[in-house]
Amino acid sequence: MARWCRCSSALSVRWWSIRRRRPRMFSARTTDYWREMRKLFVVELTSVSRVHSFAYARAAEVARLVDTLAASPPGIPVDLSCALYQLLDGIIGTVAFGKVYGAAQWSPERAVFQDVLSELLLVLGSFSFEDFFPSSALARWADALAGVERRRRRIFRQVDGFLDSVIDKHLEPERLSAGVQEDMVDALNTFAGGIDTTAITAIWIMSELTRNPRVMQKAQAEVRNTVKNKPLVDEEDIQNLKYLEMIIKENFRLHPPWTLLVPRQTMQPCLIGGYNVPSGTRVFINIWAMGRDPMIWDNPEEFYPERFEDRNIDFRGSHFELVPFGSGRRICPGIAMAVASLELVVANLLYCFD
Ligand code: HEM
Repeated sequence: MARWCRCSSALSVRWWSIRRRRPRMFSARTTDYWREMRKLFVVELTSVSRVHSFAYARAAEVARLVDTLAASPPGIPVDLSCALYQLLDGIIGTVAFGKVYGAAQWSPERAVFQDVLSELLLVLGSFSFEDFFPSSALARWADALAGVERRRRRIFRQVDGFLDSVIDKHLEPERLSAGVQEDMVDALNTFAGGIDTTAITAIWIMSELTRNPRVMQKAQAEVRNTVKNKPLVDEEDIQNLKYLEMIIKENFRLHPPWTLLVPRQTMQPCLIGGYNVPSGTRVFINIWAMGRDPMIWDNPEEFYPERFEDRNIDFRGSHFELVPFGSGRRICPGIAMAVASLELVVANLLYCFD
């Protein structure tokens, strides 16, 4: 349990769980363990060929979404947030757990897991005394009194239970003998951080487009002029959609899903902006505020993708004014996967629907 308290990254829960099941796979030292985990994850997720090899999952889920929306009766509102959440759950779930994730016999576990995930992210984003006073017994006591500790334990057990069933399903003899294509569980069982973040981003993009008709029309014109005589936009078309790329950047500026990034702790004393920061200090980076800082951005509250036309700013960690995926050694390894999914789904929604 101490591990959970010290590192509030959603993913650490999962990794802890795997470690318990496979104790000999990792070194006893936490840093070695994290380094190994990250290496595995990066190899499995970020290489261009790996992301490309999962194009089938993205294409299948986007086609399913378009069919579902097209089949809904005209004039009746649809819950796009729910549909986008399911889409991302389907994509990342298939990538992580294989095609079995979409199978009907998994529906009950998936439904429960989605609820647990939402609660997990709520807990991560909510106030905890221990975040502000990491080594204080009093803070732990206050958290216990406020019920934070109990809630964490419950979520932890539920997530653990879900992962146990995932691992068990992967160890089923029929699956092994059927020569099923290897997925990420076979290398590493961690993915949930990717579903919510990507779904929330897709939902924000569609919300911003809806409330900015000018941007919506321009984006729609771009995709419809670029892609012609095809039922759906495919991944090869995406590289020509420059305005869509700017929309995604603009959205990350205003609506980064991890508003304070993931908490980190200083390993040695350092001096930042004239302040002495002792070692062991818990550090939050408020990228939500940075994205709205008038010293950095003109009219920061306005959703204006064109601001990126003449500014060579990317979100992959080298331009510190826009770091929705973090930066440096612990930058999110899921960037390529997230961006590929976002671009494909938004382009198809713009192409297929008004
Ligand atoms: C819009 C989508 C996403 C956003 C904004 C996002 C953002 C982040 C951020 C801010 C971090 C912490 C980086 C730091 O501390 O410097 C992180 C870590 C991580 N993300 Fe993502 N992420 C997204 C999608 C994904 C996806 C799709 C996956 C995988 C399927 C993923 C897997 C991970 C993992 C494994 C880590 C932990 C890395 C480590 O601690 O070394 N993320 N993400």
